[in-house]
Amino acid sequence: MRIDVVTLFPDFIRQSAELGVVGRAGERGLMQVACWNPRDYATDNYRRVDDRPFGGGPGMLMLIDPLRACLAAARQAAPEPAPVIYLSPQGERLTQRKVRQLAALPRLILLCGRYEGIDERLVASEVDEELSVGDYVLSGGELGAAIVIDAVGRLQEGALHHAESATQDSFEDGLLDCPHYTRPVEHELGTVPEVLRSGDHAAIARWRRQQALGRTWLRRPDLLARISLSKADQALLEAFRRDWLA
Ligand SMILES: c1cc(-c2cnc[nH]2)ccn1
Repeated sequence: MRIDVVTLFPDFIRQSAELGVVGRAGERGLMQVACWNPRDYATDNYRRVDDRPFGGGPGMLMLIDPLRACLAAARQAAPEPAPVIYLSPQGERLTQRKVRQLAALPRLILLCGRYEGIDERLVASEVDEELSVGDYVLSGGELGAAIVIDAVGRLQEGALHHAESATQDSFEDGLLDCPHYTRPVEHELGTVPEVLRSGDHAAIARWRRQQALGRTWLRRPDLLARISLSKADQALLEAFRRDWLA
């Protein structure tokens, strides 16, 4: 997969893409991240990329032409077609389902705004979709882009040491993750649940599924409402609820 990022802060994106799983995906040729700076496409003497908003109001907006030229250069850098995704609070909320859809594409172009945003004519003409990473305002789209790069990068085939860990992550099956434990077995903070040390893999899988169902019920009932539970899941959750409410 190739991701081209239009950003005034390429170093930030490059550094975040060199870390951990995404860095490994890059080293293994599973994912390529390239940055394009609109300032390199500003044609005036001051290399301007922003200007004041018509109608007044605080802050500055990003100009059309440097972004448009920058996007054209990014597009031409590789043959594959790519959706232009603008990271913005006005966008569709990013979910693991959306991450899986994006991870299956050959290429993405991520557009990071700064200041108060981007001239709407550029958005209308060049942007295929807007994505929000949460209902809050950031200083720019770069943190959102880094989140998309990380979430999509770890789903690239071969990026993770143990393929299972991608499928067992939180949200992969619409549920929160179960709790995890490692050594020591006994600690002043508590003891590792017996079932995890039993060697009974079926019982362990059941316990983990029940914990994921129970946690989702307790912490994110909105997620639970979106999925249909099997009879076995319903029984596990009922038992969890009974224990919890006892
Ligand atoms: C994506 C982008 C943003 C954002 C971009 N510029 C200011 N905030 C906020 C949430 N998700």
